Amino acid sequence: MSRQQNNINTQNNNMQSSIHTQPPLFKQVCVIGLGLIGASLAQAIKDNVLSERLVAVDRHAPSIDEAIQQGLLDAGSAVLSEVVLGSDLIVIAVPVQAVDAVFVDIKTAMDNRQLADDCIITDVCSTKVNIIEAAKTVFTSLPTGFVPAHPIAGAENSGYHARRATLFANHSVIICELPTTNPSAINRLRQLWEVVGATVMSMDAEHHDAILAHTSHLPHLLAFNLVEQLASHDDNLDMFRYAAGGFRDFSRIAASDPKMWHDIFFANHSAIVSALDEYGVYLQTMRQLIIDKDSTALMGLLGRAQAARRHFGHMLASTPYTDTSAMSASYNITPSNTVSGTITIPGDKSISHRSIMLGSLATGVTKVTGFLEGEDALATLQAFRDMGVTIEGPDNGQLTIHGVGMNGLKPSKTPLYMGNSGTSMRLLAGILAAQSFDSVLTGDTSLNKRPMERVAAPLREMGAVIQSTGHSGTAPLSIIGRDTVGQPLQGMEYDMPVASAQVKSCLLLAGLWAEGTTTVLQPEVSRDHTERMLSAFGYPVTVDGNRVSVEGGGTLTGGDIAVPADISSAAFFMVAAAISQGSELTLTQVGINPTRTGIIDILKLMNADISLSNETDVGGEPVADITIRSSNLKGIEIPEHLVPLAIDEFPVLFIAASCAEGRTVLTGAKELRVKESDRIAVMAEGLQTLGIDCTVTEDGLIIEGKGSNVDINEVNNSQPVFGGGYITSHHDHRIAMSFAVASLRASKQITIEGVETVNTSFPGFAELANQIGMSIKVDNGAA
Ligand SMILES: O=C(O)C1=C[C@@H](OP(=O)(O)O)[C@@H](O)[C@H](O)C1
Ligand SMILES: C=C(OP(=O)(O)O)C(=O)O
Repeated sequence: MSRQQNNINTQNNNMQSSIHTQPPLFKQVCVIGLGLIGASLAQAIKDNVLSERLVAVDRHAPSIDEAIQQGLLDAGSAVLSEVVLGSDLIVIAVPVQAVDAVFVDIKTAMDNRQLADDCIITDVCSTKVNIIEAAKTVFTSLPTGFVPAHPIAGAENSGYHARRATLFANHSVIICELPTTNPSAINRLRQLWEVVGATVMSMDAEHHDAILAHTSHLPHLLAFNLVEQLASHDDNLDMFRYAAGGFRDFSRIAASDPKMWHDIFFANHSAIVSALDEYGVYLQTMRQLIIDKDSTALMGLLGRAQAARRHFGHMLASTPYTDTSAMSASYNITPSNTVSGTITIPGDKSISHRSIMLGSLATGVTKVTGFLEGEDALATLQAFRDMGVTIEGPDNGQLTIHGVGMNGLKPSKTPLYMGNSGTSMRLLAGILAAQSFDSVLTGDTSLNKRPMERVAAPLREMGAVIQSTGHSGTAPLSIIGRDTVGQPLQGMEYDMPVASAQVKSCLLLAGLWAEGTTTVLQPEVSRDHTERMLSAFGYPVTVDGNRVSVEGGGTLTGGDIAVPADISSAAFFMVAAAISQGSELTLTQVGINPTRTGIIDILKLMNADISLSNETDVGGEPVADITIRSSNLKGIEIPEHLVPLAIDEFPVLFIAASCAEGRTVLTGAKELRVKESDRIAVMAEGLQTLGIDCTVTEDGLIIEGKGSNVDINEVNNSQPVFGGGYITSHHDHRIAMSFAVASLRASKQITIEGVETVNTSFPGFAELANQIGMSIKVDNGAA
């Protein structure tokens, strides 16, 4: 053992402690096993200066030698007792079935005093129950520093050379908190994992093993099995030679370490066998569907699986339905002067949401065209799929919804994830409050901060049992089903404190199942798509000025819905044409429902040149082509009754106001503070960055316009009103798009950060903007 003797204390640790003001978390960390996980953790500890000394134990002497030579380790050995003393953290990173022997070595090397003396013993194994059992057998009583853990990270490459300090970044580490463990040991270990980039969560050992059996052990087993199956064919060479990408993807993990997986399969045998049995049942079902040529059922199964795969990915990441690699996307915009052309804007978001909801609850089939394939509407779509509704598409804006009737929804197996979408969450709260089953509604970080008591409180008055379980009247929403409550909702008359179409729609939708009449009184008119679509589906709605009522107990009949272009999305291009020199833009077949046309009214009051043509009615909603040309805008006091009719358009109206001559004053718009961001504060911040003088008030904004009264179309008179700069959108889609429009009157480049949420309402915005003459470069910020 002379080599190991030599290895002890042979290397000075080149610590970079000068860059850290805090002392390292540990005095000495001892990593047992320099495989991929052990070596990666050692490297991460070294790189992050988390320990004064780092030692390791591994039977493979060359790895120890190399690690010492490379300065990773201060010492190492094949014999644990030669290096472990003095460690305040021992990390066991050996195959599961070797852990017992390591426990014995630790017990032999360290006396009880050393073990009790602040030493944390942890592991990185993929099974937990057997590790805890092994520890109980070896140590008479479990050491207080024993913290079983499992970093859910790995790669098919194994061994010391495959190590990466970043292996754990953005991965989860599960810690099993035992009643015997000292809380400070848990905290210190948690800190270590967080510093190396992991997210730590607690779980009990049995639950951990059952979950991992399904999510990790079963897939590995299947991958090994499929490769074995193909390899045993006589024509296996051809099989592998012509193997398609699917085989490559599926079998990737079969390149993992066989010894490790052998141990795991035995260590977690009962959970794995039950996961495998369940898998067998599903496999048989699919086999039978193919034998029976049951196309509908097979499509249903494949569609559900495809959607669930996407959904769970986002749900786990708690992000909107954007590609998560694009989470730090930005726009780099070069100023341009003019826009022109004839374009089609994507479908209306509000109507798209409602088409899914009412189509699902109707009897018969509903065919939708022009559906907005933006993340918000897709969140609604996914929620109804989760509740058992078969929805084909979206395919180029087309959907076929196989309605399940008023009482046909089924409980979702998981919380319903609403992403970034307030409309989805609030309207669904009304529908779910009336269902027989319990539900949970959750959303992304932004949505989980928005007020939900505005719907929960009136729903409670109708007899709903609903709780906003977030910090302050916010989501997640927990809803108890009527089967448990024992009686249906009761109709009521509700005097709404805010003019919110979401609150109104939530209550009217709940009212469809309530006993008696549900009446909502709105302080101002708000968008009436719910009322219109209910009528189109044959459900009587009584509208008397600002009073809207439904009787419970009716039914909906499916039909065709043509979703018009979204006037809220069109607004960006309307302002773009209005503020820029020599512009003329036509936006085709935009919805001009009078409860949405506040943007047209306000721009006209500001002297904009807007005309409508080809006015028709599509499925109960009026539409028209909108043409807008550049004009000299002037500042105005925005009439308060127009606020709910242009509620989503104010961010871009603030851009118009900045280009107008004179002051624009907005009041009565407190609601803007509780959208995807505080749109008053965030817009003011951005405007000030770009050199606009504006004053934030409690319920609005005062903007000093920088336009002049000289014809905008005269050369030299289309002066820039904005400077350039760096804008943060606070991940609010409408803020991002509004500042993009500002580039038409900017003197320098504008960079807008956090634009990935544009996909919630306006997929393809940048491409369309570039098509009409703007110059937006999208940086997806993918790592
Ligand atoms: O009902 C709807 O589809 C919507 C209503 C509005 O919200 P409020 O009801 O909160 O005003 C609007 O801001 C939102 O984008 C869509
Ligand atoms: C406020 C908006 O949507 P929601 O409330 O559905 O998130 C919006 O699209 O501007």
